[in-house]
Amino acid sequence: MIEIQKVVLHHLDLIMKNPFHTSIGTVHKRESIIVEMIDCEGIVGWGEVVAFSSPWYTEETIQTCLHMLRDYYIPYLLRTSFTHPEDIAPFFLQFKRNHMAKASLEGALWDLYAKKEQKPLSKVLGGTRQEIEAGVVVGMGSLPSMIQQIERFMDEGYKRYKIKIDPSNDIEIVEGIRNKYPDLPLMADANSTYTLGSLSRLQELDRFQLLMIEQPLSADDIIDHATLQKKLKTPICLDESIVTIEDARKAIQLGSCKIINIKPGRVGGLAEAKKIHDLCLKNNIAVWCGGMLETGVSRAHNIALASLPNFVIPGDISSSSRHWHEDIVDPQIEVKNGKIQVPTGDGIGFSIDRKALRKFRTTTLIFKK
Ligand SMILES: O=C(O)CCC(=O)C1=CC=C[C@@H](O)[C@@H]1C(=O)O
Ligand SMILES: [Mg+2]
Repeated sequence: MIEIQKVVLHHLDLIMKNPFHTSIGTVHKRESIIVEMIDCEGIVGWGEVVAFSSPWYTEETIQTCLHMLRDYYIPYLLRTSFTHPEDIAPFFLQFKRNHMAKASLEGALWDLYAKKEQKPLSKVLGGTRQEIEAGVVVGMGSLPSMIQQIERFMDEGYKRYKIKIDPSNDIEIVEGIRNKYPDLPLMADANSTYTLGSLSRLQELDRFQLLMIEQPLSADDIIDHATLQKKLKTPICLDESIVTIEDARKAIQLGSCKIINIKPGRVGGLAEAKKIHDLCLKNNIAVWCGGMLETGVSRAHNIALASLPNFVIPGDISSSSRHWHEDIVDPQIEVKNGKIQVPTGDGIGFSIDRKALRKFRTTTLIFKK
């Protein structure tokens, strides 16, 4: 039985190694909330709020998550006992969305549970891989600067390269990269910057053999993506459109995509992420694990999740050094020959570097039974 004694929220301010430009926002400083969950036996589970400081990716922010954690979720957690992390799902159902706040607590509960079971998180999730292939996101910029980044990442052996595109910055960039590296495993994330009106432009991208185009149309759309997929050779991958397993079911039924990017934060936690993985496996829809410019705590959860059998495409699970001069996990997450070893230690399999946690921390909130 898991009885939570104490929850500590560590509010961090991290400086990105390079500002992360996307078509819908630029992240220079990365706020984060690290959830430290301690049970009555002193076992500690770790989770992370992956929401950004402003609502440019989804409707959640660090502040909305703080509100939900402090005013709704943690008080319940401290007066309830759990036999399994999935026991928290019925409680969460009474609150609409706020998935990243839910996922931060549910993730810490999974880590704590796995530690109590003395098993790696990957194993308790049903993982089958001892190592996962790593993909990387190339920062937006001039073609020469993007080529330079790609060549640096090729030296690290990354297995998949993701660029950001929008209607003002797509064909030239993709063509330039393709001319230099015709066989590079390349994909593009549009972050909803196209409409069905951009059909001919999107069809022009078909000639570049992209692995996929991620979220071309609006974040709450499934129907227009189905219309678009019928007219594109390039597989559509959905990210922001898939918030629940019901969204995934509808997208599969309508043929809105051929690939799904699963992010535990976006879908409300690891249990929902696993359900979406299983549904996609049954329907021959490949999945990969997306990133949220997070610290190694959330990356560690993603590594465990990506060890499940249908994560057949390298995800945005790059090394700690991709975004950070110093990460808060020990050891740092390392990509070697394009792969990451799935930890065999209990839980997330990484320790927390408490010195680094203190260094980046701005405030600490403590909640006790
Ligand atoms: O975490 C990483 O290394 C990549 C993250 C990443 O590409 C994204 C995070 C959040 C919003 C977007 O910009 C993009 C995505 O949509 O996948
Ligand atoms: Mg995306």
